[in-house]
Amino acid sequence: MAQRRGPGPRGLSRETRGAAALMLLLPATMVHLLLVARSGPARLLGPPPYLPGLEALWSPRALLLWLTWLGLQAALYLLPARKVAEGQELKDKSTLRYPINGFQALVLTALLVTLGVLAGLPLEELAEMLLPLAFVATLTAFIFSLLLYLKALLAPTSALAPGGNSGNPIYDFILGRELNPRIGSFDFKYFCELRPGLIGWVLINLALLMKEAELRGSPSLAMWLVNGFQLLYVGDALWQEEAILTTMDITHDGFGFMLAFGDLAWVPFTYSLQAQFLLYHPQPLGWPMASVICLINAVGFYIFRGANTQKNTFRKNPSDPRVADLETIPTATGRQLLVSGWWGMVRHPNYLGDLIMALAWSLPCGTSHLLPYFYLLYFTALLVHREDRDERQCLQKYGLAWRDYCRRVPYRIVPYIY
Ligand SMILES: NC(=O)C1=CN([C@@H]2O[C@H](COP(=O)(O)OP(=O)(O)OC[C@H]3O[C@@H](n4cnc5c(N)ncnc54)[C@H](OP(=O)(O)O)[C@@H]3O)[C@@H](O)[C@H]2O)C=CC1
Ligand SMILES: CC(C)CCC[C@@H](C)[C@H]1CC=C2C3=C(CC[C@@]21C)[C@@]1(C)CC[C@H](O)C(C)(C)[C@@H]1CC3
Repeated sequence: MAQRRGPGPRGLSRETRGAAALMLLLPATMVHLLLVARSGPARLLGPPPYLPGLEALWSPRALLLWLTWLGLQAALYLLPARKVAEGQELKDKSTLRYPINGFQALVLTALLVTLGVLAGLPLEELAEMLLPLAFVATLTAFIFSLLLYLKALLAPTSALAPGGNSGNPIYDFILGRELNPRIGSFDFKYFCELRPGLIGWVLINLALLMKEAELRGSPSLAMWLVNGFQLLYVGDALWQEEAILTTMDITHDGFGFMLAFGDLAWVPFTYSLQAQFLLYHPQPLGWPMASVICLINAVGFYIFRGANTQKNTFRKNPSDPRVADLETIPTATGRQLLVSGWWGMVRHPNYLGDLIMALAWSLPCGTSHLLPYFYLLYFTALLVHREDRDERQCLQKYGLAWRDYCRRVPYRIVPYIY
């Protein structure tokens, strides 16, 4: 997501035009990927096999299903939580409280889906409904962000995201004005970031696995691996739910179209691309290669989880025995920066682990097509942009101490390469 800037002296700034173009380009890319994944040649860079008319995109059944799904996840969010966590301190020195019951929502959803399937619910039919479902999810994200924009017009300045009041309505609509839009204790950004999209992603994967079993008698090893790896990723995100409270999305970014579309449509319908590809393009995969891929995923997960846990533990309590021995750099803000352990290897070790996992999710799809590697390519671009944005913020926050950190840990994501 781009850095916020105000309008230029003559109408829309370059950034605004870029952001507005993204608003059209991203849903178009998602539809392209959905169409191409089920086409014979599956060419990422080729034209789509056909241009879908409104009758292929719009389905009242898909709308009903999608609204039921959102309603179910909202109801699970409102259930009593095992813990209520406090977020970071806000501009007005207050803190917000967040229910920690995401993993519980995943387990309850799994239970409900299992009961449904045992009672005859044709879950595999979802595989045929991805296009209209993605369309209604995009429509919902658009309407929802419009409502959020209007709501934010009434919010006090202290409730706005840094830069959420650029004065340019298009920019603010896309990147979001309010930092933590809520009704009562229901936090929309926190809810959307972890529930309907992430859990929806594993549900779509499961539906594709069941559809493959229906078509070919049993799911392929490649499909099992993709399902298993991505379930681990989502399960981990929900198990470690509290850690999201210190990510940029929650502490810094407004909740506008970009994040609403990303959370509700982009994640479930494009992150499931490998499973979609495998359904229509079965790939042979033997156990030796599968074991190597599992090892790559395990290494990625180990780095990703190790780095994220080390930073979260340190930020919560620097004298925690698990991190107390690590070398640090003091900063003028009173906070310290880790300069040994994972954060002494590269400046964004968690991104490195995430990227290694992204590779492991594509490898089961073989090397005959570029399409299943879309996630890896997109994700590399996203993380390089994110890392650049984060480093600018850290330089502003920590000044000389950040420069010292960059000198002592010269590589950003990949040791000795980048
Ligand atoms: N699957 C997906 O689509 C996506 C996944 N992700 C993943 O989400 C996770 C969170 O990412 P993100 O929010 O971008 O950023 P990080 O979790 O990496 O947080 C960055 C912040 O960490 C703190 N920090 C940086 N360096 C140090 C250090 N040396 N010592 C201590 N603290 C430090 C700084 O904040 P401060 O000092 O204020 O604490 C900095 O702003 C990552 O694992 C990423 O891979 C992200 C985007 C998309
Ligand atoms: C539509 C745009 C091109 C991009 C939108 C970006 C969003 C899809 C991502 C921004 C940050 C995200 C995070 C996760 C999912 C993707 C989005 C929403 C995350 C929840 C995935 C699981 C991880 O364990 C995490 C660390 C909790 C992630 C947090 C950031």
